[in-house]
Amino acid sequence: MKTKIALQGIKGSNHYKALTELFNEKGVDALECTTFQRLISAVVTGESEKAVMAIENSIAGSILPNYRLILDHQLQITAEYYLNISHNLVALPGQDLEDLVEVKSHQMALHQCSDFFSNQLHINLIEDVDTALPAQIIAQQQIFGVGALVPKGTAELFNLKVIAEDVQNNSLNETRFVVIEKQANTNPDVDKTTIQFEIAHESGSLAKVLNKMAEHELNLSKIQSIPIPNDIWRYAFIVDVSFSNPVHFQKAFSEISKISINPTCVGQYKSGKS
Ligand SMILES: O=C(O)C(=O)C[C@]1(C(=O)O)C=C[C@@H](O)C=C1
Repeated sequence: MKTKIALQGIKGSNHYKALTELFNEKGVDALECTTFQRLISAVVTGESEKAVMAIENSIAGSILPNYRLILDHQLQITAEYYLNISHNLVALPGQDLEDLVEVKSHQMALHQCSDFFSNQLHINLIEDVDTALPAQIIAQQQIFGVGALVPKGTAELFNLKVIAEDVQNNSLNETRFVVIEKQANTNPDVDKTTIQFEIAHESGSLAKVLNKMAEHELNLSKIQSIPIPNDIWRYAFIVDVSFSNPVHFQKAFSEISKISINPTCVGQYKSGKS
């Protein structure tokens, strides 16, 4: 039986690429969702067993609403995957850059290509649900004057022309995807974890938590603050740490739990390769 996995976007999107590189495509029944909220609901209701969701990009930064969705629904990160992202500007054949008046793509993709478009003031940038859907619609409805920003290979999928290749601000462009599930990863072969905690509004309280991590040899790779919606101007912290021995993490987490508020383990997993 195939595993049902939710993704944001359709075949030809970066999410689809990440999904097929993480899992064997033949064993997967992909549930294409138009929003991240829909993807999370699919996991919460059991409609899909897992979801693949972008969480941050090396140029455009963290997708904070996605952290909030994971936390609010008490879901777990069970894997991570770094995907190299390149964006090609595509449109119906027979057109060049000067023929385009609009380019449609995912908000994060448009951010990643801001330098290129700052020199193309005749083009209006329009946010869409993902990178592939506007390309599919342009092809199906034969829409001239409108382009899409898509991953490599997607132009061929929809018989579109590549007008400009690799238009992202930096050639080193990666998106970190996470796999989301209801249950925590029970595989003992883990070396990374994501935790969330709040702290008292007192001098040194964050430093005390970070010191505990250092004492137990945890290697911090990311710290992200995120607003607490019903507590105005207060923040929770989301921290990614890697470790060589899970016991180090367990000891650190138990000590951090005593000096922080609402400490939660948001997932344990094997660190992905960037
Ligand atoms: O639209 C896509 O292709 C997606 O998979 C979405 C998404 C994102 O959510 O960040 C994924 C990777 C890229 O960073 C740009 C867009």
